[in-house]
Amino acid sequence: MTPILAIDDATLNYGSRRLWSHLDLTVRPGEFVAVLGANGSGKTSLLRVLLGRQRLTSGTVTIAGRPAHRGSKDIGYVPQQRRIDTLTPLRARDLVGLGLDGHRWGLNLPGGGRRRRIDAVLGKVGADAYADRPVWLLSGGEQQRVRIAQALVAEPALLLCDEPLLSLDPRSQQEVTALVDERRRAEGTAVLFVTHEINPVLPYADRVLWLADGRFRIGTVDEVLTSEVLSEMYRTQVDVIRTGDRVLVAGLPDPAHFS
Ligand SMILES: Nc1ncnc2c1ncn2[C@@H]1O[C@H](COP(=O)(O)OP(=O)(O)OP(=O)(O)O)[C@@H](O)[C@H]1O
Repeated sequence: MTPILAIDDATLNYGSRRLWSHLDLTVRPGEFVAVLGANGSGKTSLLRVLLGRQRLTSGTVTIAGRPAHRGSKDIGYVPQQRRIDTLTPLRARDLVGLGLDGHRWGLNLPGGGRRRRIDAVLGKVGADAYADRPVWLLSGGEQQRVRIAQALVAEPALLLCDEPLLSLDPRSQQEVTALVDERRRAEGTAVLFVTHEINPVLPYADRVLWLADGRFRIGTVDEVLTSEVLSEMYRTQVDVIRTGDRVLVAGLPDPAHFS
């Protein structure tokens, strides 16, 4: 199967600081890749590279066979964001519409197609009940569903989610992750899912990319989430403890940010 994303021997430096180097990653349609790592390890920067907003120091990235570039129609993006608290007049359906026509209002697909597309995607993410409500009135979990709908409305082949579980309660985290999983299974959308919440993604992640101190590991959950692998990456003793279907990582230099 042709990969939707191919990262080949990629290195990213900011000045003299190396975020990661010689990164190779190929993602197939429908694959769910969790991107984990401490604060500042370069997860968002990786997404920025894929979005064409950050140049690699060396190496290449192709998306659907073409070099990464700004405004790619192949990518849906859920940026890292907290609650929408301002008194924005936007309704949920308006926010989703921005995923079709950006900030240019009023693009009409023929025959009311625009509205149908928006309604369909709102239905798919289970947000139809609050489609006409102002977004700032929605709960964190509801807002996140709407943001995902916005990222999916143009039917991208690759979905990039940056911390979509941030400040959600455990139940909403579970629901949002399941929603993304449903999409990739139904439509073959490939997913890169940046998160500090390990447990909600465990049931879904086909592979994990773990970034740490300029190093990285890619593999299945069982291959990467081991005491040996993480201890080696962080150059300190890290313990991975499995209890039932949950995993606990102890001893990380940045423990507050993983659960
Ligand atoms: N344009 C830039 N120029 C220089 N340094 C940058 C730039 N963008 C990010 N950085 C730095 O690079 C490091 C990695 O940032 P990045 O946002 O990619 O990390 P992250 O893994 O997503 O972190 P977090 O989990 O906190 O969101 C940080 O220390 C950040 O300050």
